[in-house]
Amino acid sequence: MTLRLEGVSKAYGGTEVLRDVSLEVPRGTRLALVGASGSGKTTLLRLVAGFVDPDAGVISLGERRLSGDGRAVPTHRRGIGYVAQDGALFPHLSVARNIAFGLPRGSGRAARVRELLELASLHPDLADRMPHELSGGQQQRVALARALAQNPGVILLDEPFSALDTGLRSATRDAVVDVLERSGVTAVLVTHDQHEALSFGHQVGVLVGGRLVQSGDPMAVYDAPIDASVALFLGDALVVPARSDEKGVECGFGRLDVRHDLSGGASRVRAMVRPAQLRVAAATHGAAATLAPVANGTVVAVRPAGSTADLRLRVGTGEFEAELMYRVPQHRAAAFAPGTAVRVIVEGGVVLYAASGETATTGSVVTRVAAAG
Ligand SMILES: Nc1ncnc2c1ncn2[C@@H]1O[C@H](COP(=O)(O)OP(=O)(O)OP(=O)(O)O)[C@@H](O)[C@H]1O
Repeated sequence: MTLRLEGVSKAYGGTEVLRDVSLEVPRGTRLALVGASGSGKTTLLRLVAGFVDPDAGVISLGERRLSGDGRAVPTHRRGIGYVAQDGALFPHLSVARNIAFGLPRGSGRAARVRELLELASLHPDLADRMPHELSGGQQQRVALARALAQNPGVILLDEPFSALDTGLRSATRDAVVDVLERSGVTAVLVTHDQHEALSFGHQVGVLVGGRLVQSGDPMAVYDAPIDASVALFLGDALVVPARSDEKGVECGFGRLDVRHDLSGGASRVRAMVRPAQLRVAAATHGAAATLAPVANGTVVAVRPAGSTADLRLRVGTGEFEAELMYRVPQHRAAAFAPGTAVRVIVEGGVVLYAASGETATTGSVVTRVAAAG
């Protein structure tokens, strides 16, 4: 079913935790809500689940109003499935009984449990295991199967992968997305992991200080974040000082194309570049001659890190001087000793922001960069 929030606000003890949040998750689609710790993500899920009531605004599921205008449908009548961070399985019940919990007694119960095990890609032999006999990833899939058992109108997933280690985490995430896709249920995931948020579904929403500052198609939001802080939140980015005029934009990388101009027409701007847009070669390398147009730079430092090495590069001069990190495979690092002259190009144009009113960069500082190859 379609989940809708209109103008939802919530405060605790006078402190506003969510402010005027409106969003829509169309039936059968998935929304990932991402935000820093304390931005209000869990509170939003708790409002939808009915664990707490909003101070203002309306929450509805399909045609039903769940809260707003003094109404509050109790949690157990909302038709909502909730998967918590640790799965919250009943430790004293087997997998089958966890999944069947809440299903009406009767002949169809066992068949439904088998169906849900299959849906969650869990082997039927796991049905009689106890939760502590499962891996973390399996536990999360049981929790999902349990949440799906009653055909909820929407599934809420509150950082369900955060307790899993890296390998299991991505495998479980893929399995869960697959289950959600096949069951066709509307879903909302809360996460602070950018990769998870961008790969989960049809929409990503970014919460900053209780406000939904941007939402939409994940690639569109990644491509044109509304400001530098959202850009940095969704992935590695270089944000460098730049000047914009009718001829284009100039920064430490030289004159560049503009992909999205979100500067409001300012002349002093900042240009945002994703590391994957960069190509770097030592100036003496044959390939450097094919890089055009180029910016000249210098290797300032090299930091080996296992199979890769992080190069600290300086490009541009004066007001446009910028430092950036660029990651190369370890076996290529020898060509980039400190002091080496390099050529850098930026492919695909930049996103422009006004220089004032934002905090992500000052002068030549460039943050959180990790480029591949
Ligand atoms: N029951 C409560 N009483 C008082 N303050 C609360 C309560 N629940 C949450 N808060 C506050 O509301 C703010 C948002 O909390 P919330 O848990 O929604 O954030 P979050 O984005 O989910 O954070 P995290 O990623 O750390 O889980 C925090 O400042 C938190 O301290």
